[in-house]
Amino acid sequence: MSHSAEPLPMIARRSGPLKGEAKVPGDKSISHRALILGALAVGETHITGLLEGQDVLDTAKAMQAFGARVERLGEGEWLVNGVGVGGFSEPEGVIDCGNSGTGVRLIMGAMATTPVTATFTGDASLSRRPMGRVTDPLELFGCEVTAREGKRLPVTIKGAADPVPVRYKTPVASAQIKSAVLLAALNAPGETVVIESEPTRDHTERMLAGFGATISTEVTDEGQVITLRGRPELRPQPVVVPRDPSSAAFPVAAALIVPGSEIRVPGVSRNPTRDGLYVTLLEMGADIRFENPREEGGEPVADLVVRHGPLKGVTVPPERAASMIDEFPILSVIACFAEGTTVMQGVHELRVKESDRIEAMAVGLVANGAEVGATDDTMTVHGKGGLKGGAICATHLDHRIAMSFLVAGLASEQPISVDDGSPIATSFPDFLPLMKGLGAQIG
Ligand SMILES: O=C(O)C1=C[C@@H](OP(=O)(O)O)[C@@H](O)[C@H](O)C1
Ligand SMILES: C=C(OP(=O)(O)O)C(=O)O
Repeated sequence: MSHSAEPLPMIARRSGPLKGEAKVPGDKSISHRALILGALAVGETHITGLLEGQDVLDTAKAMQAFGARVERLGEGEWLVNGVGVGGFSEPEGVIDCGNSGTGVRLIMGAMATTPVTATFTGDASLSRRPMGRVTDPLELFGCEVTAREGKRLPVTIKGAADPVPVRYKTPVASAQIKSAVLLAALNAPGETVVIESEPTRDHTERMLAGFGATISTEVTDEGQVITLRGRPELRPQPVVVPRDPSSAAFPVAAALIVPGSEIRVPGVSRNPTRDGLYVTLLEMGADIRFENPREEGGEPVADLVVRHGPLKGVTVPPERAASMIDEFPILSVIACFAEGTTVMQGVHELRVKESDRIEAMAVGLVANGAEVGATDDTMTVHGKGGLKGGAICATHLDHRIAMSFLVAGLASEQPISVDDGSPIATSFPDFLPLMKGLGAQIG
């Protein structure tokens, strides 16, 4: 649903030690994929631990519009009755993906090789984001695309009646581009190949293999070469969604910067393609233990035990960017509470997320007394072991910007406010009660 509610201002104040268990929600990337692959499988896919954030609910609604039966059985427990590869029917209305880049881009891929026509819209933030990165490779399969100027939403796609397979090298490191191409390839004959020079999150490949598709990944001089054989019959699999490492980052950061804190975050995905923040935090000297490592639903998970302690600035190399792309806003906050300079390299993609995240964080942190530098592709924070606070920050319809500044306010001298915390519901609907449960002064 597009965002139309009134802005919801929120404030966070310096808090005492945070203690307890933080059960963060299910992984957003895996939740979208479970609904989409469930809709493309023949029969019933049972999902547990699904994130019930607005982004994912919008994808569930879209799958219904394309003809799948999607049913909520209980908290995080969903059943999808799929129509099979190539079985999507033409939706009656416009597909509104709200705030979700993943939702809109993956669904465009999933329908582009089926002979139906669909129009996609989103909220003001999503309507600013580039769609050509996905519609360009989808056109190679034979679909027809019309878009607003600059290849923005609304976008209408007339799916290819006679699709052809594709060989495509992604121009930027993006799991959304890779996944859109792979989902389109499902209903193209023969083999489609996607090449990515930097590896990105691999949930689509893992889940496709789990649903019975023939898919392989080879590491070559060109990068990762992913090959998918088209027209499989996807077989429903139970999907157990692990807790989201990108959402876990917020209580983890809060525990690292609020003196005296010690929290436990159970069952968090430790997929290596998502682990960059945790690698970086260990380099900064963070006290994080990974307990009970195990496999759940085909993904490695562990329980995180996090304690407050001194942190030092580090340089995050560009080749790590993709594995922590959504965590740079909260890392820039943690970096303010470290001693020394943190340099984040290769982060240009942050400029085309729900907001320009380099600009949004730099402006808000400087207003709260931090020393921050930015170029097109880097962000630098000169950490002073603390933050003054006292300012109101603009969130620009961006959940991660809202949560980052609120976490900063828990450890700064003066409170920090955000102009609108409502976007938090897209990925972490229980953020406020969860943080309050740990002892955070937030509301
Ligand atoms: O594939 C996914 O689920 C996602 C991929 C990333 O986007 P890009 O593919 O644009 O890097 C990430 O920022 C987004 O939150 C989720
Ligand atoms: C970038 C994000 O999501 P999306 O691209 O799906 O809107 C995010 O969740 O940080």
